[in-house]
Amino acid sequence: MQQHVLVIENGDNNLEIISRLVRRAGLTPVGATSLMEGRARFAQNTPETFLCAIIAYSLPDAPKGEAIDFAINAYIPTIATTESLDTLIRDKVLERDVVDYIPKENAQNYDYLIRLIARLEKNKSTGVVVVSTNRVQRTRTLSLLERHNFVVYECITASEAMSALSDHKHIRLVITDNTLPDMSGTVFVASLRKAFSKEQLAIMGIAGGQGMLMSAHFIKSGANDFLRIPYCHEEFLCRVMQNVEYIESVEAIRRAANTDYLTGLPNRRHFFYTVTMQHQQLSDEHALALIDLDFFKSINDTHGHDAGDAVLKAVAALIEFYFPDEIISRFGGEEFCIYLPDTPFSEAYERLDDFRKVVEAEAIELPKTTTHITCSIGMSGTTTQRIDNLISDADKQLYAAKNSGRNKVMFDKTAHLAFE
Ligand SMILES: Nc1nc2c(ncn2[C@@H]2O[C@H](COP(=O)(O)OP(=O)(O)OP(=O)(O)O)[C@@H](O)[C@H]2O)c(=O)[nH]1
Repeated sequence: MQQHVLVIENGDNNLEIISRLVRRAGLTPVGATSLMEGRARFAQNTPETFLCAIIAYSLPDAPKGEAIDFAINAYIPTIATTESLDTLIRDKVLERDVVDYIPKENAQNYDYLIRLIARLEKNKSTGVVVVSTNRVQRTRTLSLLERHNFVVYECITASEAMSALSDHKHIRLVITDNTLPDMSGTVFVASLRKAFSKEQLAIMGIAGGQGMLMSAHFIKSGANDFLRIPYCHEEFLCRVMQNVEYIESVEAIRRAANTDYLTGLPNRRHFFYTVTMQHQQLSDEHALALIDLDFFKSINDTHGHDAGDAVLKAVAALIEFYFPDEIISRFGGEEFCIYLPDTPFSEAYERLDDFRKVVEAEAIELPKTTTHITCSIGMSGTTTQRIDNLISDADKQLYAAKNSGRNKVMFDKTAHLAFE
């Protein structure tokens, strides 16, 4: 796990500020205030533990970016810092293969620095597709992305890009030129939008020439963003970061809206969405189970609410383990639901009864002790194709299981005689 950041800054004050930001990003700074000290600190650590380096352009013993060269030659992704936005120094910095450079001018620049270092770790699992027939342009774009640790896919045609997208689920951004051999960039964008919404996949159009309409054309075809070639290094990286962060924020919101906060299982809302989207036509051979923990209130009363939470998490983990291919959910409180598609009722019954025995046998670890719990299960199945009927039928059976002694699986015997 890479988690060190080599920080070589001009003076103790700057070093302290940058080190604090690095710690806020959850990483460990290895600090120095001169190139000589930086070399020594670097030599004391394993090179692979460095996620990146943040290096001042000008240091007392390295006035012209020599410390930046040192870090780049040691194969560490390097972010350069400068005292101010000076175009001459900027050009000197960008002649080198730096990840980015930050003028230490205002708080927003420091905020950008934190986002940038957090991204360097996340980018290792974020895919970006670059589609262009222009080799020089494509290579330049890929090199900038690689410096940011993105996993990059180089494509010349739209169809190559389509297959990269279907093979690699971690792709979050497509950067496409307008002139492609098999279709125009804007037609490609429009066809991508049939498969991926703007919230699932970001698309940036790029095009050269003087035509002012190309950006509008790309955006009307479904692109999230557009950049004119030749683009400036910094603008390109800021836009890439913004587009990828947008997709990730939507994913995070969607995950939070669909997940039960305590157990991490899908919630009731997501359960209905998944069942109805994936199984618009429910099959004849299917089953649904409502699982309710027995006398759960007494766990809370005896061991406290945290212990109750621990029991819910333990049972949720068992459900995930024993029903990895089924649609599972925490319905609320101490009630869980499992939908078993394409499963004969007798097989579903056996699996659920085995699960009931697993729960009964499980010693659940609490902070100061272990405890045991049982569950009651109501099942429904083949008699109906409607999810709301399946749930109300299972609920009646669950009620019956609770009223006839608990710790059992019940189903409507008149409806499932063959299996009885
Ligand atoms: N710790 C904890 N308790 C919860 C949570 N959600 C619901 N509960 C508690 O679960 C308990 C459910 O109690 P009851 O409905 O009486 O059910 P029970 O004690 O399991 O009894 P039976 O279902 O009849 O076997 C209530 O005390 C709720 O406060 C939660 O997220 N965490």
